[in-house]
Amino acid sequence: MVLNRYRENVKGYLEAMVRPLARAGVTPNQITVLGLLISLIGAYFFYRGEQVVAALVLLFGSLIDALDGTLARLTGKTSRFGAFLDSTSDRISDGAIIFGIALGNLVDWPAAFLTFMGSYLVSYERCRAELAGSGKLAVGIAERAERLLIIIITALFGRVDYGVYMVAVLAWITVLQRLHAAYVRLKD
Ligand SMILES: CC(C)CCC[C@@H](C)CCC[C@@H](C)CCC[C@@H](C)CCOC[C@@H](COP(=O)(O)O[C@@H]1[C@H](O)[C@H](OP(=O)(O)O)[C@@H](O)[C@H](O)[C@H]1O)OCC[C@H](C)CCC[C@H](C)CCC[C@H](C)CCCC(C)C
Ligand SMILES: Nc1ccn([C@@H]2O[C@H](COP(=O)(O)O)[C@@H](O)[C@H]2O)c(=O)n1
Ligand SMILES: [Mg+2]
Ligand SMILES: [Mg+2]
Repeated sequence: MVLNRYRENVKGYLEAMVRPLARAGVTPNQITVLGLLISLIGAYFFYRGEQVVAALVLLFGSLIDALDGTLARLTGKTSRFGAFLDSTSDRISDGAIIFGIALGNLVDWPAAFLTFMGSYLVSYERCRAELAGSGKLAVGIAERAERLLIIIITALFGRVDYGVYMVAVLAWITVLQRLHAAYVRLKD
């Protein structure tokens, strides 16, 4: 919710970045897949215990992640499958990052599991509520952009463990916020 508000502020820069891609005939789905691959590389560096490299790779990956939708809208190539592919790639990326962190022994498994479950629930609630007719349920203090940035910033300082604990707490608060928002919008 917090970062989402700044979407409009960065829109112009994102559009400037995708124009050359559009001219080169790159498709939004190709960008989505590229973003996912970069996330997987970031997760691999967490597994290797190289937190700063992982953070830089994920920073670059999150930029790519913000470009696919921009490219789709700019070229009139938005598609329902593209939206599905984007969200599915986001979930694979979220899971791989926390798995990499846990496999690299940077955080204990119970904390990793709680963070994983909280993050997935946040996204699931939005998907399920929107399917039930709530309208866009992009609410809560720890949407994906916030969760990702917390992981990236703490990893840059070599303390991704703090980031995981923070995301665990904030994601579960967001679960409750979305539960409440869905109740208000869907109760009758
Ligand atoms: C290292 C270098 C080579 C490169 C460096 C480049 C940097 C300058 C990078 C800047 C990146 C910046 C432009 C983008 C950052 C966004 C990133 C943190 C998160 C990626 O989000 C992608 C995007 C898509 O969101 P979408 O709504 O489509 O996705 C939905 C989401 O997955 C939902 O999950 P959930 O419900 O929330 O759990 C699903 O439910 C939906 O299905 C799914 O569709 O979002 C893009 C828009 C951003 C929100 C815009 C944020 C703008 C901020 C102002 C950017 C702030 C960047 C910082 C200043 C970077 C500095 C970091 C440094 C470490 C201090
Ligand atoms: N391969 C893709 C990716 C995205 N879209 C469209 O963009 C929307 C998401 O935009 P973001 O800026 O939030 O990434 C998504 O809902 C689709 O409409 C697409 O068509 N193809
Ligand atoms: Mg996207
Ligand atoms: Mg994405």
